[in-house]
Amino acid sequence: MEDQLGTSDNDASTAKRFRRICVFCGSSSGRKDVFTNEALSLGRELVKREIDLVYGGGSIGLMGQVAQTVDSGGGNVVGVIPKALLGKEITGSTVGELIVVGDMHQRKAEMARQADAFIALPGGYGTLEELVEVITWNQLGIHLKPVGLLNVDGFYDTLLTFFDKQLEEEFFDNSARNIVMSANTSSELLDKLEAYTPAFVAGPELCWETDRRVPFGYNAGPKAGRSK
Ligand SMILES: C/C(=C\CNc1ncnc2c1ncn2[C@@H]1O[C@H](COP(=O)(O)O)[C@@H](O)[C@H]1O)CO
Repeated sequence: MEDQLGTSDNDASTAKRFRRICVFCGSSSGRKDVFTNEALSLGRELVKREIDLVYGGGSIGLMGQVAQTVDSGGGNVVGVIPKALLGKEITGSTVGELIVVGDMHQRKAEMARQADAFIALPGGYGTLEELVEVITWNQLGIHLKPVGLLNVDGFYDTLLTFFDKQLEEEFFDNSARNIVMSANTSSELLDKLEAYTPAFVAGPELCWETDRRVPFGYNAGPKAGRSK
């Protein structure tokens, strides 16, 4: 069953929780081999669990490594890239299906629509921007999908500490802090994401694509809303 935005209804009663996961990660590979190793490991884990990949469409950095691993393992890969970045983020051939969109916002909206959950590997400003945007979309009730940080070699320790500081200083509550999960390994993180239950009660929420007030994502009832 699909909701009004075409998002699959992956509720907890289905055998497989996630059909497709969106991975945000660096267009560079970073300084340490461990970043690449964990990108490859995530790709293998997605293949093992028969979860498809949606990502930014680039062939470079950790982005390219995750995509190539999923593709070579027989998984389905969808890349979403703005036309203006084709020359910058794709060198040589790409894998899977490539959707070319008009701008960055369309890219993020399309990736979010296609995915049942989000994972951020290490990366730069772009990765951080994409990550925080999907967290805030969940907070606003635009989607109900879990967000996970793959905390490779403590890469996200300081960001997680900052999120805790924001909670402590009461800029958001526990339900908002709990949107973001983290783990040191792909396997552990996927297990946590699969166990995630959004804290929702009745009440309308936002939709940024239309004037509808219905969030998209699994477990999304027509009157779902965030609890306090
Ligand atoms: C909405 C607009 C800009 C917001 N910035 C970005 N939005 C989406 N994706 C972005 C943005 N900036 C960079 N990226 C992509 O992130 C990927 C990883 O980048 P990193 O810096 O190496 O972590 C890469 O694909 C970037 O294209 C403008 O309207």
